[in-house]
Amino acid sequence: MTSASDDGVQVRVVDHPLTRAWLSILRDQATDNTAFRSALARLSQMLVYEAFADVPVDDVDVQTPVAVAPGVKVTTPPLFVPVLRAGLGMLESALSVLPDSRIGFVGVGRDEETARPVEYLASLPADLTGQPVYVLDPMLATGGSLIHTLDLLAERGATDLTAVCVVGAPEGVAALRASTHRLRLVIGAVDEHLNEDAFIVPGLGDAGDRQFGPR
Ligand SMILES: O=P(O)(O)OC[C@H]1O[C@H](OP(=O)(O)OP(=O)(O)O)[C@H](O)[C@@H]1O
Ligand SMILES: O=c1cc[nH]c(=O)[nH]1
Ligand SMILES: [Mg+2]
Repeated sequence: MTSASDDGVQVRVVDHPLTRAWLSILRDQATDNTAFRSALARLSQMLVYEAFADVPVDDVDVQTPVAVAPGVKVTTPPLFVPVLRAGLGMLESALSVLPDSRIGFVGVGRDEETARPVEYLASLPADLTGQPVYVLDPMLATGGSLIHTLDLLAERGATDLTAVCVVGAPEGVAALRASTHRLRLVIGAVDEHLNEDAFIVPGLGDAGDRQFGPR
């Protein structure tokens, strides 16, 4: 399902039996750290693949052992930006789909009292003019961390923005729509709501802790 709207946020929920099956493993509280990382990697590969469904390509001729075949290559390799920590678990999958990409890093952790993002790392190219950017973060809860990341990217001139997430809350999608950013959001599921601790319900818990342990 894809929804475009005047606010400039285009949401694509990737709903496929295999994405639902991997997401079910992520949601299961019995899934341990190792199995969680593995399932996140496999689901991320599918989501990233979908995120590139409309990527611009150039025509190229390819010499096969038999004849010349028409082929394509991606016009501008992307910059992937995993949002630490949890987004790190999506990076290898993204690179497996597009190995000649660039990588930037943003580190934000939510303040446990306020749920507001606290930045501890921004390692990004200074000029992102003309550079397609794909932000990787499994969770979109209040939207604060993603909007903070989009702010950093926009300050550097990025306008071609895509976020790839695993699970979101309607509140996070609404916050994106209320922001000034124009972007595509490719996501595995949009759940019911946030609870009083700003966790996604039913969600999958803390995606960072479930990969790496408590911070
Ligand atoms: O939409 P929001 O309300 O901002 O919440 C989403 C953020 O929360 C999680 O990170 P967290 O702060 O838990 O850091 P971690 O990845 O280091 O665990 C998640 O990976 C997002 O970055
Ligand atoms: O449900 C949530 C909300 C924020 N961050 C997470 O990892 N999970
Ligand atoms: Mg976390």
